Amino acid sequence: MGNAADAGDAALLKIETRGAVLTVGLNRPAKRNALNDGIILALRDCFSAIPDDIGAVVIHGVGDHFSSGLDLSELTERDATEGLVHSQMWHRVFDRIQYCRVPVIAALKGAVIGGGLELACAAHIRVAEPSAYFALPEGQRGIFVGGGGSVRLPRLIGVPRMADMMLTGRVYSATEGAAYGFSQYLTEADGALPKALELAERVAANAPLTNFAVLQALPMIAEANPQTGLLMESLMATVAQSDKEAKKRIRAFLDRKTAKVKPT
Ligand SMILES: COc1cc(/C=C/C(=O)SCCNC(=O)CCNC(=O)[C@H](O)C(C)(C)COP(=O)(O)OP(=O)(O)OC[C@H]2O[C@@H](n3cnc4c(N)ncnc43)[C@H](O)[C@@H]2OP(=O)(O)O)ccc1O
Repeated sequence: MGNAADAGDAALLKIETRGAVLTVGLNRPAKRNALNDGIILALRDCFSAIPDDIGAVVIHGVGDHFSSGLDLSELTERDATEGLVHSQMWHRVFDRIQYCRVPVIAALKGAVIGGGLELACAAHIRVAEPSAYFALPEGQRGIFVGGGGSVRLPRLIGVPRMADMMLTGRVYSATEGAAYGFSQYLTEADGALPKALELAERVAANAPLTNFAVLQALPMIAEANPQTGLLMESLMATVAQSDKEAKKRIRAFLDRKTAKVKPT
């Protein structure tokens, strides 16, 4: 990969602000949004500088696909040492997405393949439309996942299904992706981006401390032993409910100034 100090190619992302929501479009449609060094470094730059007034991010693909994965043309000359550096750079960039200050929602359509699937795994919510399909063709290419997929994806779909994807390279449909716990939402045709934006507006309106707790504490609590997890939960709950934002929101409900919980 280019030097880690290199700047990413900003043109490879289409970044827009819609109120409190930042939309980040992978912008190499002619190459089906294949992830080259320029786009990975641009993602790093983008997720290193989320403006303070942004409350959620939607990541999507410009054109008909989310991403066709690693740009294979960059792999042909790479030796093992370069491969290790490259994979660890991807890990750092995808970690930056997973540990982002605000929720990240992936809107998925068309190809969600290899490294593109690994990128989607780093988001907190995945919304897919019927055109989306998921595959890990690394086996067919003689390689192994290198963008954190072997850590994140089995936690979503389980090791046996992950092993099936990696060994067979079979294409999983959008319906399967939702049924197996990869995507939390399955929309109608062309519905992924609108639904992702709707969800982003909704989560951006949460108290910042609630989102912080869900993004930073929940994954650790869920993986901790039960005693540690319960202690962490109590501490997080105490901090959140002591915050003036929580007091304000609870008062608003008790004074009937805010909406009731109702089915959508
Ligand atoms: C970081 O460390 C790592 C990372 C990884 C990650 C590994 C992977 O991601 S493996 C998966 C690699 N991806 C693929 O094998 C998919 C290949 N693409 C396709 O199968 C198809 O292009 C398609 C996505 C199904 C779309 O088909 P279609 O709409 O018909 O478009 P095409 O005509 O095929 O393509 C148009 C154009 O785009 C080029 N292109 C598409 N995908 C890629 C790609 N992944 N890399 C490079 N280029 C791509 C295609 O060649 C065409 O180019 P033209 O110049 O001919 O127009 C592993 C290990 C690590 O350490």
